Amino acid sequence: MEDLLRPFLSLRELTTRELMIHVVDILLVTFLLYRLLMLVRGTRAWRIVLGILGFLLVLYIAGRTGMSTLHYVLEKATYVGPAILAILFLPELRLALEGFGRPATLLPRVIPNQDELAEARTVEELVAAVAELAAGHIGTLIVLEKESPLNDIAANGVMLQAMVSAPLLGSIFYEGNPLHDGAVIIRGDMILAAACRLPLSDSARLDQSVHMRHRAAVGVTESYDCLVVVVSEERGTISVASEGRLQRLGSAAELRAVLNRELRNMEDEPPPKKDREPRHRHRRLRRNGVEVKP
Ligand SMILES: Nc1ncnc2c1ncn2[C@@H]1O[C@H](COP(=O)(O)OP(=O)(O)OP(=O)(O)O)[C@@H](O)[C@H]1O
Repeated sequence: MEDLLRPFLSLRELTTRELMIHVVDILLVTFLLYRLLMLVRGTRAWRIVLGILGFLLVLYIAGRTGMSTLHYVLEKATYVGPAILAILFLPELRLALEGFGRPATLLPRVIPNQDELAEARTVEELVAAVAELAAGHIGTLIVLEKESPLNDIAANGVMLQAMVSAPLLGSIFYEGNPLHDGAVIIRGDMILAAACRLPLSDSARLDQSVHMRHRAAVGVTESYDCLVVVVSEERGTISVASEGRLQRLGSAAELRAVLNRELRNMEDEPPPKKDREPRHRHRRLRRNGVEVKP
């Protein structure tokens, strides 16, 4: 018991200044770990983190139980570990370093800066485009990049690097456009690429009536941290996919709320009642856990 309490008892011997330094030290490490976890949450990197924890656990058990061969091999593997991790986490490391280069992104927002104004404009352009595409029953698939870069997916389509705008999105998905087949990838306020092929979901939770476009929307969110907006060609409905789940929205106003929440961490006013679908309908569609028919 005394052993357990010793570190705490030794705190009494510290001066106020030393104590403050320890507190700041702990807060900074906590903050860095939090940022790191937020960065990898919902991405493939999350699985790598779990893999590392599993590896460390086996290494520890091998050491404690005297399994010397296993312990020797695992210990040698730890020497090359940092290099392997740097390669595996390259995209996430780049994002983290970019974040540190822009300290404003780490602090709470008070006054909207240029980035926030651009985000707000992008949301409005997206909402306007999707509303129009849905009204015209034009099949649409828009992937909005979040924490994990979608370079490999963008690479299988046609690179555009154009500012997001409602007319441009409308013309991409217009049936006569050679780029209308496939998905558009959006990074920040740029349309990175169009006509991209997405991985299809084979989730058993999806209803049989969920077709390829919506399966592709769900599929990409199973492997990457992103948000997908889909318009059904057949029904003209708007849905969003996130973290392997599909949710049908009642209106473009609901889409605005979702985009503001997911991309800008902003809670919108709930849409006016007339814009919402009757509750019983949502309940029916959401049976068996979210999987809403698109
Ligand atoms: N893996 C994929 N990646 C990207 N886009 C895809 C993928 N699979 C299908 N699509 C897009 O979906 C279109 C066809 O989808 P689908 O067969 O579901 O049509 P639909 O029945 O009209 O669907 P919906 O009514 O849901 O729009 C394709 O033309 C293509 O643009």
